[in-house]
Amino acid sequence: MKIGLFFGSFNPIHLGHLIIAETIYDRTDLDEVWFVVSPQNPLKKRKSLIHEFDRLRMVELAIEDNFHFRASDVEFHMPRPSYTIDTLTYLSEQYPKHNFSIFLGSDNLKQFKKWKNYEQILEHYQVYVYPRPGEKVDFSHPSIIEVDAPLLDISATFIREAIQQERSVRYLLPDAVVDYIRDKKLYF
Ligand SMILES: Nc1ncnc2c1ncn2[C@@H]1O[C@H](COP(=O)(O)OP(=O)(O)OP(=O)(O)O)[C@@H](O)[C@H]1O
Ligand SMILES: O=C(O)c1ccc[n+]([C@@H]2O[C@H](COP(=O)([O-])O)[C@@H](O)[C@H]2O)c1
Repeated sequence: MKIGLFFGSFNPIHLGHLIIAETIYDRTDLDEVWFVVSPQNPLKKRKSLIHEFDRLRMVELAIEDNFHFRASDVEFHMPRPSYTIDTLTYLSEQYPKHNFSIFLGSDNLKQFKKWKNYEQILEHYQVYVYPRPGEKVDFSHPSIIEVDAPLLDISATFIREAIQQERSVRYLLPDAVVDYIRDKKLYF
């Protein structure tokens, strides 16, 4: 099986993430996309980072009608912060018959050389890069594939700020996620 791993804080998951995952899935021969919820990005320290169980639950709600998407809590059981190479190594050992690749937004590619053992990631895994407004890709490598797709000017930061200011976030997130955030009073 060919699995595309979409690592993220998903604080919260938004329609941008879903469009990226569906677009890459559609244009490749991947069998599944796994959304890997990272408890702690090594390069981001945020007060507004809500509990990983809530972020995972929102991912589950967002993808429940898509049979080729799965949510993964694998990093919940691993040391913090969440280093992608460690998770890739663990998953490759756990699932020796699967072939894993990863998805990145171009903002993350910009700082990719700061990632732990990034050369090892490029040596062993294909990296699909989705363009992001204002984040030009100037990193070329045989393992990096740039996806030619519409720019999506939507971010979790914008959504968190909108919620805090009591502005509508309808249509930026799946309805079930909007309801979950409202019911649990998240990001207020
Ligand atoms: N609109 C977007 N276009 C392209 N890539 C995106 C977009 N939104 C998120 N991504 C990518 O999805 C992955 C997970 O992103 P993340 O959960 O941090 O969302 P975010 O919107 O960037 O959050 P925040 O605003 O809190 O930094 C990262 O690789 C990120 O680059
Ligand atoms: O492995 C690293 O050194 C590393 C450095 C920065 C980010 N990452 C991972 O990249 C993913 C995207 O992070 P984020 O916060 O932009 O959603 C998330 O899974 C992080 O753990 C990983």
